[in-house]
Amino acid sequence: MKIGLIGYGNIGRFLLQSINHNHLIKDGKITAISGRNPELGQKIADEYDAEYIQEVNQLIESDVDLVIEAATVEVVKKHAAAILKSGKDFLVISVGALADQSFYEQLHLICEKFGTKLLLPSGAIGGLDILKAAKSIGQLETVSITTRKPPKALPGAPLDQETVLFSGCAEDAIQKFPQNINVSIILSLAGIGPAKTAVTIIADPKVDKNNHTIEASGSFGKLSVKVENDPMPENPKTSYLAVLSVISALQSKDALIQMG
Ligand SMILES: NC(=O)C1=CN([C@@H]2O[C@H](COP(=O)(O)OP(=O)(O)OC[C@H]3O[C@@H](n4cnc5c(N)ncnc54)[C@H](OP(=O)(O)O)[C@@H]3O)[C@@H](O)[C@H]2O)C=CC1
Ligand SMILES: O=C([O-])CC(=O)C(=O)O
Repeated sequence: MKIGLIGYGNIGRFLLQSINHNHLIKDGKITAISGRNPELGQKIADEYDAEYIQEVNQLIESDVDLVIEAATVEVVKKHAAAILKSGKDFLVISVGALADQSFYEQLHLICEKFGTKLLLPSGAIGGLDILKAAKSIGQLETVSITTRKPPKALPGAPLDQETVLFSGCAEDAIQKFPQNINVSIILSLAGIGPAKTAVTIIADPKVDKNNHTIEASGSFGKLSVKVENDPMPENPKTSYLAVLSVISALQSKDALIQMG
């Protein structure tokens, strides 16, 4: 399987190391990388025996079978439709891009028409299997996520005191914190949607992990799950589990939510 990668920041580089140097994906190799810094892109491409392709449009025209996005919500919004129409599967880590229901449905239709898959790994959280089962024929009534991170992992957080930075729905949370609360959108997609999923974001100088607590209730009973994530060494905003969930999705070429 030839893989194209958009973004060679923290997650992108970890994937290059895991896939191209440590061979963690059977028969998989990142053969092309795309990003907006050509000098760095060429250096990283050389290091990992890949081709540097500056424009995503050219990556789409290349012979890769699967494209991984490890960049931003905006990159997904801009390129997802073209990637899926080109016959390539697309694995998205900035799942916040799918908060817009009409965009999500549009991609679903493209996947059906072109026989492609949109792979959405569970990212820095878990428990999505329970939500999916709970709503299959039963009633899933409430779903919430409380995210508690060190101030340095959240923009605009005071460094010295616990502060609630956001309280509202996932739809609004991802607009305000596009780099920090993608987890609320994968949770919404598995559960009751971004307008009904409640989100609280707390900056807490007393914690050194990225904590996510998910609670849900419905005809199945109640769910409570807390994950205390170690951050990635080079980007405290991002939990290590997020990149592990990408590796896991690639290993099974599957994901908890899969369209097409
Ligand atoms: N689903 C989940 O649970 C999680 C999702 N995430 C999301 O994953 C994404 C990647 O995270 P991470 O690797 O830690 O972030 P980094 O900031 O370390 O890396 C992001 C990379 O994307 C690049 N980039 C930005 N804009 C563009 C563009 N227009 N075209 C191409 N490349 C671009 C950046 O390059 P440049 O240097 O040029 O800016 C950078 O190399 C983020 O959106 C993050 O919010 C993170 C954690 C959990
Ligand atoms: O890595 C995390 O803990 C969560 C995160 O940044 C996101 O969902 O965008």
